[in-house]
Amino acid sequence: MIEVNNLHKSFIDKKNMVKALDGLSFTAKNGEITGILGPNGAGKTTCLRTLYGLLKADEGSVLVDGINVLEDPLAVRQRLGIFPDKFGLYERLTAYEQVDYFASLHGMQGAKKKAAIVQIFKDLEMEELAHRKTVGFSQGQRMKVTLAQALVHQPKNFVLDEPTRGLDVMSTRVLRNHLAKFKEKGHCILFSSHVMQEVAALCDRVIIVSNGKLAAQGTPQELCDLAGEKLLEDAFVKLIGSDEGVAA
Ligand SMILES: Nc1ncnc2c1ncn2[C@@H]1O[C@H](COP(=O)(O)OP(=O)(O)OP(=O)(O)O)[C@@H](O)[C@H]1O
Repeated sequence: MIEVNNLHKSFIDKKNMVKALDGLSFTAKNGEITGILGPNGAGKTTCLRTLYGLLKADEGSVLVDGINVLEDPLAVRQRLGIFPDKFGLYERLTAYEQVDYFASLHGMQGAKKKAAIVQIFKDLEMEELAHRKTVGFSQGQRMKVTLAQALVHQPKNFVLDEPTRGLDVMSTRVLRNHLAKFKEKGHCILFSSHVMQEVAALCDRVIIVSNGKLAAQGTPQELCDLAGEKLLEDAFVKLIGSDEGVAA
């Protein structure tokens, strides 16, 4: 479970202050897929980076399975699988070596580590990629390696920043299927997107963020009811107050 409490974060950009997060609070529960939806610049990535411990909030806290990210960042990382907004691969390594490296960073070793790597390659149906260097991999193959490195340590929580960006239909389906399986196991999934259809298709709960604040939250049906709209897309636009920066 991931709990975000009253997060504030500002940046100084060319002497101007940009308020990226302005008191954002929400909870992403176990056994559910929670989507953070918001227009460009709403604060989604800043929120996720604060959650991984990459950024320090000016105010507020993030708890992962009850552990405060500032108090015990290593314990939080053990519990988090991270699929970042920009993923780079070490192209001189094979896919196996890349995943092995991340497993080692999480403190895995020996036979246990090897078994976990073999299992994740099997789960993601990517065994044939294992011993190829990742240079020249397609976007979908790169996505699979990134998923494998995020999940090899079997975290209970999985956080993804705009995961389907740049993926074709097949790769998007692979990713969605994997998220559904992860959810069935009772894990917590939190992902950000500004693609409404993706959020509508995947999420049990939706957190709508606008200007660094919570604009609304609920199931897709609850959000429609709240906005008095039949279509989720119309509800989103109404709740955000604009359709700027939101993709259909
Ligand atoms: N390192 C930084 N320095 C200055 N401003 C920043 C920095 N990171 C984020 N911001 C600003 O904070 C605000 C929120 O940005 P953020 O990337 O969190 O939004 P987002 O919802 O993820 O947007 P997008 O959908 O476009 O990725 C924006 O105004 C952005 O320009």
